[in-house]
Amino acid sequence: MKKRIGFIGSGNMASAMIAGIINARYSEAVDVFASNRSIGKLLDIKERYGVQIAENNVSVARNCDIIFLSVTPDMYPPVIEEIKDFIREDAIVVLIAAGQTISQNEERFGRKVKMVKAMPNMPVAVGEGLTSFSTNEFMTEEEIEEIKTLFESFGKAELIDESLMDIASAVGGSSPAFVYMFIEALADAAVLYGMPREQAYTVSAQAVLGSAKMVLETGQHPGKLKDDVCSPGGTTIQSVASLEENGLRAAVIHAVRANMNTIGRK
Ligand SMILES: NC(=O)C1=CN([C@@H]2O[C@H](COP(=O)(O)OP(=O)(O)OC[C@H]3O[C@@H](n4cnc5c(N)ncnc54)[C@H](OP(=O)(O)O)[C@@H]3O)[C@@H](O)[C@H]2O)C=CC1
Ligand SMILES: O=C(O)[C@@H]1CCC=N1
Repeated sequence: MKKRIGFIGSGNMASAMIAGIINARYSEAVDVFASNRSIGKLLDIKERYGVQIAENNVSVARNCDIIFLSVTPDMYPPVIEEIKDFIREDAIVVLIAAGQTISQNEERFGRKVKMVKAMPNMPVAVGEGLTSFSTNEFMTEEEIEEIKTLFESFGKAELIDESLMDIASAVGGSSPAFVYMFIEALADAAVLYGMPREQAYTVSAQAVLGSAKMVLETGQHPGKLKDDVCSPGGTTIQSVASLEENGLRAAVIHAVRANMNTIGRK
C-alpha cells in the first residue's frame, strides 16, 4: 500500500523535501500532506507540487504513515504536545531539527513511537541531497530499509551512529550555505575581471560540482586532486598559497566549531 507522507512545518527544508519526493516520483502528490503555522507557504507548495494542504498538525498526525517534524527545534515541545495522542502505532516520526535527539523526543511522546532522527540538506530539492539518519529500537529492518529508500529518492542516505548526528548536521546539513558563499565569492571575482554575472555563476558552480564529483567518483584524496591542478610554477599554486596565507582551512574548521557550539557541543 502507498505510504502517506506528512510534513508538520512547511518552511524551507520541508519544501525542499517535497520537491525532491515529487520530482523523483517517489510519492504521488495525493499522498503528501503538509501543515504550517501560516497559510502562505502552504498555498505556494500546493501550487508548485499539487500536494495536500492539511487542515492542521493533528490532521497530518492522524492520517500519515511517515511524519516529518519540520519545525524549528524550539517548536518541538509544543508541536509534540499537540500531536502525541494522534500518531498511529505503526507510524514513523522523523525528527529533522538540529540538535534534537531521539531519546529527548521519545520522552516527549511518553510512549512507544517508531522514530528516526534525520539530517537532510537543501540539495534534496534537485535530487542531490545528503541525508544522514539514525533510528530507534522500535523500527524493524524492513522499516529502516523503507525510510532509506525514501531518502535515496532525493540523494544519498547514510545510516550513522546517533552520536555523530551533530557533526553530520554541521558538515552535511549546514555546509551548502558555506559552499554557496564560496561560489558567490568566486563569481564576484570573475565579475571583477569582467565576466557577466550569470556566466560567472555557471562557471563557478560547475567547477564546484565537477570537483565534488571527482572526489566521490575517483576515490582519490582531495589533496592529490588539488596537486593535480597545480602546474609547476603555474597560476593555481599562487592562488593555493594565497588561500593558505588567508587561513581558508582554519576558517572552515572554525565555522564547523561554531556550529557545534550552538548546540552545546565542544
Ligand atoms: N534549512 C535547512 O537547510 C535545514 C533545516 N533543518 C531543520 O529543519 C527545520 C526547519 O528549518 P527551516 O525549514 O530552515 O525553517 P523554516 O523557518 O523555513 O520552517 C519552519 C516552518 O515551521 C512553521 N511552524 C512554526 N511553528 C509551527 C507550528 N506550531 N505548527 C506548524 N508549523 C509551524 C513555520 O511557519 P511560518 O510560516 O508561520 O513561519 C515555518 O514555515 C529545523 O528544525 C532545522 O533544524 C534540517 C536540515 C537542513
Ligand atoms: O541552520 C540550521 O539550524 C539548520 C540545520 C542544518 C541546516 N540548517
